[in-house]
Amino acid sequence: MIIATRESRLALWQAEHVRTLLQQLYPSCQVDLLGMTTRGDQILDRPLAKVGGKGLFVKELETALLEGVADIAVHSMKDVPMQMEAAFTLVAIGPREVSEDAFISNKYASLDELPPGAVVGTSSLRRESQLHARFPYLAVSPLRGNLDTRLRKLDEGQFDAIILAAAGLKRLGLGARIRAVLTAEESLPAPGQGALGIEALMNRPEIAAWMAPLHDARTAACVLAERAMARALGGSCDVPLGAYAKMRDDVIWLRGFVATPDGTRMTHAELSGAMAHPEALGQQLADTLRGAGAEAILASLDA
Ligand SMILES: NCc1[nH]cc(CCC(=O)O)c1CC(=O)O
Repeated sequence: MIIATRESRLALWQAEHVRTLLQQLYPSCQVDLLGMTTRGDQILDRPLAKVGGKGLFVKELETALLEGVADIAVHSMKDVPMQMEAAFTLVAIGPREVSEDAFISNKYASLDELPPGAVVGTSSLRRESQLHARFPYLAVSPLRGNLDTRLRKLDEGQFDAIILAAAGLKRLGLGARIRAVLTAEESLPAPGQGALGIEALMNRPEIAAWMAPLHDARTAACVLAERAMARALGGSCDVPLGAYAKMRDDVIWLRGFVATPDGTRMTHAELSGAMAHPEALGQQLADTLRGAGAEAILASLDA
């Protein structure tokens, strides 16, 4: 069994994690990692939304699957395009421990403490729009690169604070850098944030069977609902949107928003629905958002 992975420290941690789980499940099976660089890792001087979006982080890994040099690819679900090509499928979505964004700063303990004109680093339109909406007096400045690069740029003094996913920091043992975990009200996460996904070829059903023990049905229902909402709104990372679902009993509670990058227009909505039909719920929330103002926001983004 060969696992294709990107070579960032976080991607390698995640692939190693899956390897460890597989080795525990199937002790007689040899599991190896195949590290690869993607275009998303190489192009670091522009926001992702400007260079082709999330697909940039998965394409090379998918090619490895097609060519048979790897059997599965491990991804952060957040990096997987909403619309996957027909040859590929997600065979497992793992449990997510933390889905929230985190506030990181060497000078301030929370977003509320930042003074007017303070510079917050992020290249995510989702984070940018939410920051502008709540804190119109802050400046938002682009920040790309892997987690270590982003933290280094903060430490060099290029920013007063940065926003990162709490999950990535915790996985790399960098949880101590988190000054505050942002609630869903403060920063609604990206679809799939905090969850790992395992991708394989559709025409290798045996892989799905082997990966079944790594699948967490409750997390998967949440992530599928979040992704269905974003897909129905045509969003990947070129649209400022967030989607976050939680399970209570066997009911999915799904929240979403769509905004303009400057945060001056923002539409929020929330719905609940059966765990058995996550994608219908995501679609329904997208329709609700469109009716409540997102349609006009999306039209203004296209212009
Ligand atoms: N956008 C890149 C990316 N993809 C996944 C994570 C973090 C881990 C996760 O969400 O599972 C990050 C870093 C970040 O947004 O701070």
